[in-house]
Amino acid sequence: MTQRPAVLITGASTGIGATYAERFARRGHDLVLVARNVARMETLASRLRQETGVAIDIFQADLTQTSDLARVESRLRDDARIGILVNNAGTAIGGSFLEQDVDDMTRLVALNATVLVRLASAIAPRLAAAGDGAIVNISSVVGLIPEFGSTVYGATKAFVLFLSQGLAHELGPKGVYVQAVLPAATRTEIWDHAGVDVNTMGNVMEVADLVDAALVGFDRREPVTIPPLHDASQWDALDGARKAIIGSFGNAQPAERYRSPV
Ligand SMILES: NC(=O)C1=CN([C@@H]2O[C@H](COP(=O)(O)OP(=O)(O)OC[C@H]3O[C@@H](n4cnc5c(N)ncnc54)[C@H](OP(=O)(O)O)[C@@H]3O)[C@@H](O)[C@H]2O)C=CC1
Ligand SMILES: CC(=O)[C@H](N)C(=O)O
Repeated sequence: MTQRPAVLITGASTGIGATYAERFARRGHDLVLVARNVARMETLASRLRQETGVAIDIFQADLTQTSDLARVESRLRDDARIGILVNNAGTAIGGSFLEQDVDDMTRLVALNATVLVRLASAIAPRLAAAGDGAIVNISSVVGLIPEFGSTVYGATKAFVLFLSQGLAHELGPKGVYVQAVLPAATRTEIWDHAGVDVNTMGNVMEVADLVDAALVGFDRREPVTIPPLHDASQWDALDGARKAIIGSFGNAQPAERYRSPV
């Protein structure tokens, strides 16, 4: 039997990351769980070890700390058993742009965007050389909705979508599958961090449903998986319109409408 690759999951102590851990363990993959809260990861790991028999390493790291992040990058570079990276760790902050503290925004961008780049960069050369493996990046439909009023969070998620599409373009031909997952509101603790009582919201997806759907997209090797979007042709139309505009940018002269003031 082919040995299944180990999966490194960031933000695996709770929520979407913990559910990915459960699902990959049940599929027979060994795991490396990364987050700050060791007690939670230990509880999850001991249950999953017992129920599934897979090997699970706990890797305590605050991904906003350079030295911790560097240790995770080294693990991804050096541990040839890891063939799948789930770039899931992320958070949200409450308030409007005018209310948010710029240092909080900076930390948000670091965790939700920069960390994903660094971890993908750590594992990608090894996967490309092997001609195999996968990188799953958790974005959000908020990255498509500037009108949502969650500007910096949404910008990080738009970044993650672009990053994933770009990486799929670059790494796909080398045998590396890259998936962007765009959940909408899902019942996890992130809403507490955003200062929102999730119980007051409608249309909230349960985390198990979200991850199971995301894994259907993963198994189909979809580049972009949007579990809450029922009419897939809407995404195809949006992405198709984006692709259609590309050929219209190559002009040395500004457009006629900008050639006279006002
Ligand atoms: N829930 C939702 O409605 C949606 C969520 N998403 C995205 O899904 C991803 C997972 O979120 P979700 O499960 O909802 O959120 P949770 O708040 O439930 O979980 C976040 C996870 O990230 C970890 N984490 C947070 N900060 C750090 C840090 N500095 N270093 C390391 N790990 C950290 C947390 O662990 P610990 O505290 O132990 O470090 C936890 O395991 C995020 O990227 C989020 O943006 C996207 C769309 C919708
Ligand atoms: C806090 C949020 O906005 C949520 N995680 C989302 O991405 O929908």
